[in-house]
Amino acid sequence: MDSGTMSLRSSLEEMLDSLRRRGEQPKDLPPALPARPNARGRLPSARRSLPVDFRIESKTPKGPKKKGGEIEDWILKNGEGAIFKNGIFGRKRIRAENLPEESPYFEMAEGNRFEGRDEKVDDLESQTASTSSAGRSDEKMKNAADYVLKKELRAWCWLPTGKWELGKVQSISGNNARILLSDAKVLTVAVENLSPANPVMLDNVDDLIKLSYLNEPSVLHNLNQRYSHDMIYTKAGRILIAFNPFKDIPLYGNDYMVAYKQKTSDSPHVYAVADTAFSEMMRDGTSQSIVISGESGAGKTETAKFAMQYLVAGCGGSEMECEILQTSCILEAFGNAKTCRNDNSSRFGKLIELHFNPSGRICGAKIETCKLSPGTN
Ligand SMILES: Nc1ncnc2c1ncn2[C@@H]1O[C@H](COP(=O)(O)OP(=O)(O)OP(=O)(O)O)[C@@H](O)[C@H]1O
Repeated sequence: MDSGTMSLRSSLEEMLDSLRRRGEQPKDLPPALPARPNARGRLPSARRSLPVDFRIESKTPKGPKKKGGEIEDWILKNGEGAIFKNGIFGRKRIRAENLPEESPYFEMAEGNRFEGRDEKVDDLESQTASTSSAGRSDEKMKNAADYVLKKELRAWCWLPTGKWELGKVQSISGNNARILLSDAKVLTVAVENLSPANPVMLDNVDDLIKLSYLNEPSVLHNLNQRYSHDMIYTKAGRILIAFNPFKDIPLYGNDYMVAYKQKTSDSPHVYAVADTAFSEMMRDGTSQSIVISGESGAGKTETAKFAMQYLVAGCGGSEMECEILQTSCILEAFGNAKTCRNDNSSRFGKLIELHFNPSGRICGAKIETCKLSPGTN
């Protein structure tokens, strides 16, 4: 999560933009998704610059008037000028050549795209010369500051203690932001140590792709919240994230299997993964794979057993199907050992094949084992 200044600045920029756009939508709609380079279809049509300075006294950028690339460099170095002319509610913005890769999109003014460097600089200079436009910018900057304060923008702060802490943005000045933490402390942190936080309405979402901001603290926060409520399964698109609860949780058994079979439950669950694999096998007539991975003690063996239970139960639970389930006891008796991470650690890898006939009944199984590579925990 070591991000450069520009990268985090860009994230905050997205946060501000998202909140700004949320303010324009009906209140019960979720906030707009941030720009994601790989999902062009979901990109907003325009992005807004980050207000790195909310000072509103000055009317024009201080410093020498320069030409061409020098001006752009000067503006990028001196946030004041850039903000003053290109604040989040301004019409035209500078295209920064060194914007981070995660934000390959440059700003489009309404009906006016900045295609060339000279055009941009000219535009900036003409704006600088205009006192009336400066007055408007003054007002816009004040609105921007008011907006951030009024909306109580939430952000994750990377603290020197090595922890992420959730806080509300009080103000942003230059490269620093004042953040109000939950314990009422106010911290001044560098903007590069901030990551945008998701709105409260996205707490506990069962699929990580529903999060507006998929940064590390947001993902960890969501998983932690779910885990603390015994919701050990979370989706990340088609991937299922499973946490080991280290206790019995009433999430398994016949009633749950029936619910997933009849599709009356769509909560993330290993049964749902097994059900999807079975349904797609029957629909397409092709083999399906479920890959279960994780560190030692993560719960892979148990998860594999739950998946097999589901598949076997769906076939009626004949004698052969029960025998397949019981193989794991024999394998564990010979191949498991107590380690510092897991009292019942499988000291071998497993490839389990279940064979189904065209009517969806289990007609055979094959289990291959392999040695763990040296040094495996
Ligand atoms: N879903 C679960 N519900 C309750 N307990 C669980 C669950 N998953 C795992 N556990 C507990 O955690 C222990 C370790 O899980 P498991 O043996 O499946 O881990 P593993 O990832 O296969 O580890 P290794 O790679 O060392 O074999 C289990 O013996 C069980 O006590």
